[in-house]
Amino acid sequence: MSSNVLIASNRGPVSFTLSDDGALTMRRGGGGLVSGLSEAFKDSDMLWVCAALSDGDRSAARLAPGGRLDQAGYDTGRLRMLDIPPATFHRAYNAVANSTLWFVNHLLYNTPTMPHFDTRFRREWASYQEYNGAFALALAEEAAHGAKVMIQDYHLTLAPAMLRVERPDVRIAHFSHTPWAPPEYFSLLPDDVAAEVLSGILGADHAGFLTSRWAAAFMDCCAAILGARVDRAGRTVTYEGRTTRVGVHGLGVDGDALRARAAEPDVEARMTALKEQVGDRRLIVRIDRTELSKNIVRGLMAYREFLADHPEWHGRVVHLAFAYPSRHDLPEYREYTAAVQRCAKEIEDAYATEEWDPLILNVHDDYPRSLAAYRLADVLLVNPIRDGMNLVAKEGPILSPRCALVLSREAGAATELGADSLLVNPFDVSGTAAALHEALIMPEDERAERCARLRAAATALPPRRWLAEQLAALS
Ligand SMILES: O=P(O)(O)OC[C@H]1O[C@H](O[C@H]2O[C@H](CO)[C@@H](O)[C@H](O)[C@H]2O)[C@H](O)[C@@H](O)[C@@H]1O
Ligand SMILES: O=c1ccn([C@@H]2O[C@H](COP(=O)(O)OP(=O)(O)O)[C@@H](O)[C@H]2O)c(=O)[nH]1
Repeated sequence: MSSNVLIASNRGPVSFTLSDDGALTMRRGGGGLVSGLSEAFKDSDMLWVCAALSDGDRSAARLAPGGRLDQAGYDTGRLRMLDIPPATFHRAYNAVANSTLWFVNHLLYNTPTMPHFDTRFRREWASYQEYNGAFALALAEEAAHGAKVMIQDYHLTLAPAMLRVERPDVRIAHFSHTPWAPPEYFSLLPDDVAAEVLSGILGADHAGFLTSRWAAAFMDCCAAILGARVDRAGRTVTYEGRTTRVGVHGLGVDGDALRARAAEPDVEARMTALKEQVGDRRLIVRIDRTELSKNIVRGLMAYREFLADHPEWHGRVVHLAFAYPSRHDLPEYREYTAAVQRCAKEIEDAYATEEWDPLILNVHDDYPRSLAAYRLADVLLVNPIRDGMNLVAKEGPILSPRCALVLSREAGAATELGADSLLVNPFDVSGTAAALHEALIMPEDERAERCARLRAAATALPPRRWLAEQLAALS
């Protein structure tokens, strides 16, 4: 019982790979939750509790005393990695969190065939409960009397209510980094599961969301599914005699820290290499996990349509698309990666010449190369079907002095960045192609002015202040 502030999330700030000779290599974790929380966590005395996600992580966690990686000599900050049995972890993370709750909140189901909730799902759900229980137990062990515990995301919806039972003295916040589905879609879930997810989060004192749209949908679900008393204007939900406050905290980026990282030698080296590849051509950049909701295939289709409509740009533009690996244990994600590669090949086959490569697709994880790409971007394409926030949309204008942003109206980031972006309907391929053209021909002074305003909006609530706001809400 030692920590006054604790963070809990599935993915932690680092992950490990295990080589054949048994050596462990530590690297930074990927994705927006880690980008944001790592910045808030840096140099603090908070304790971060996360899950071991891979064999490498499990080896590192087992070798560290009590899973405390910092006590095993790793430069991670105070970090406890939970060694959850692999089969339990697999069912909780892949089957329930990523194939069910992620799909529901991103409206990803192809409903004539999916989802179906059967006895197999019930086993998976039991593992999700067990996994949440393991977190609740670890947090109960680690929290000082009256501590503040910040539980993150859809992997851990049950942990707030479980922790409250174990430790009624602690203050609990839950934060959703995803969108939230409207009640008519959320109620695809079996009734008891939907109710357990909602009442699990309501075990917290404060439930945070990235935008008011997602917060409103959550409150609508609480009213419709639980019959909870909801004060929408006052943002409270009262259920079984307890009131949870609902907050909106639009996570932004620490501009100085990102600029400093992007000025490091590994990024500079990749910039030199990229410049050689691209020459003086204009650059359209996109950077995503290879994630179904990021809508990469329609983005490539839009680029293809733009090339078909605008032969005057042939030889003068390159699309650099980063689609780094994500959730490859799921067949849908492997198939999606293959679909992205097929679409890219079609573009290459149709348009590439000896002198000109119209598209460079990167399917490997190379964070420094992504930072180099931001710095060189003329246009940043961010077109998700639906996204909690999308930090890529915020990082681009911070690192490029002149990039025009083509942004999906369904990304949470559109709330803050919409006024200075070219907003698109993510399903409208032709509309996106037209926006790419508009972004390329935007006059220099206009793109610089818009980019400056985008930068200000992107840095309005940097991670430390985002976390401080929620800690204050618990006081
Ligand atoms: O941990 P993974 O399964 O590899 O997925 C990476 C993260 O994806 C999601 O990120 C979300 O959080 C961002 C920061 O708030 C937000 O900008 C973005 O819109 C979201 O998609 C997920 O919610 C995280 O838990 C994952 O770690
Ligand atoms: O190879 C890479 C390229 C980018 N990013 C970072 O991953 C985050 C993506 O966050 P976003 O909110 O856009 O989406 P998410 O992947 O979390 O859904 C951003 O901070 C990117 O800089 C990364 O971790 N690895």
